[in-house]
Amino acid sequence: MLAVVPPPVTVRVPSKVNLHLAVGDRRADGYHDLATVFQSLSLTDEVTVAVADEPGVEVHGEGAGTVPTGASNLAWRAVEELARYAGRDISELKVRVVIRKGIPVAGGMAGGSADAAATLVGLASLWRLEIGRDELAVLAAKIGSDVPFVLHGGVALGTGRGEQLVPVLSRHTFHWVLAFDRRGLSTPKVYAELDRLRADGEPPAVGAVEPVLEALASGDPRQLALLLGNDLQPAAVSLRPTLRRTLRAGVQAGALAGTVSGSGPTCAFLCESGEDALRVAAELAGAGVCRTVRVAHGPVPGARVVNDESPRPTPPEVHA
Ligand SMILES: C[C@@](CO)(OP(=O)(O)O)[C@H](O)COP(=O)(O)OP(=O)(O)OC[C@H]1O[C@@H](n2ccc(N)nc2=O)[C@H](O)[C@@H]1O
Ligand SMILES: Nc1ncnc2c1ncn2[C@@H]1O[C@H](COP(=O)(O)OP(=O)(O)O)[C@@H](O)[C@H]1O
Repeated sequence: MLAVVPPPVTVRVPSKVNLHLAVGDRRADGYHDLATVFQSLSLTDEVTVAVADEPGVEVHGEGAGTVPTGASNLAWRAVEELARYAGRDISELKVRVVIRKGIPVAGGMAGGSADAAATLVGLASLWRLEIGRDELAVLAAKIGSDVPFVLHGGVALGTGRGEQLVPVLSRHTFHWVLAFDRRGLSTPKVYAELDRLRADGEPPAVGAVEPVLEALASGDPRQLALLLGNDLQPAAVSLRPTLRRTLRAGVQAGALAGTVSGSGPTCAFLCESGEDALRVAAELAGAGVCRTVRVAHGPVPGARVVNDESPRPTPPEVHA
């Protein structure tokens, strides 16, 4: 008798920007305690998981050539975590993961984490596992600090390594322009650079998180713009000094404010409206300070199955 092969499952997953990122001292385990406010963005990756005789990972799209396709791909780490949970033999996994990247690689927007979160959701559906979002979040945290947030989506306050989440009330759709840099930045190197800057002096640090939460509840982008802050920004700028010019150019182009996204080097510019974001994107693209400019909005939902094959919302892209 022929076994019935389940159809492939496709999952869309958001990127993130840290609206507020307060970094504590380096802990004994090498991580830093964080207090961060994440917002998910409409710049997405899509991941399809399928039963296949040839297991592995395929990567297409934005920066695909620089992404590992072997066991170190975060999506494959997710396959292995879920297989362990389900009691499946890791050496016998007949799963193919196809990633279509829209999120820049090593860009500070949680692209690899997004693919891991999408793989957890897709494979749980493909294998018809009885597993809730809370259990998926536990597996997500084992793969990386940012994975639980992109699984969850929306807006959340992250503490611990960034993996402990509390949802945050947010009343507005916020509009962003994203400036991709020509090369990525390594997250551990940026944290290490912050440690070095702190050993040598006192790099600027963000204020309290409460006003950011109030601005999100009010839904006023002007109020939020005044409060964007990232302790990793001085470290990212120290490693990539051209980011100073990019940050200036976004504000000169009409954004309310700009910030380095997470560990960078992507710069995220908050705009008053969707129309403003398109104007700022066009002007920033002409300034020649970055590789590519995109517009995006947030918050959006976390990783979710999109098997209906509804057309993918492709954000306008402007090449610099
Ligand atoms: C900086 C942030 C801000 O949201 O995002 P990205 O810019 O990478 O997207 C995150 O903290 C990145 O999270 P993620 O990329 O999942 O990092 P992980 O894989 O867990 O850790 C990679 C390395 O980053 C450093 N790390 C990460 C998280 C943390 N709270 N403290 C750290 O010091 C450690 O050196 C760790 O070995
Ligand atoms: N699926 C994946 N997509 C992107 N990068 C991945 C993936 N799996 C592993 N990586 C590795 O993780 C590193 C960080 O990637 P990424 O998550 O995109 O950046 P960031 O941590 O800045 O948000 C990359 O340099 C890449 O080598």
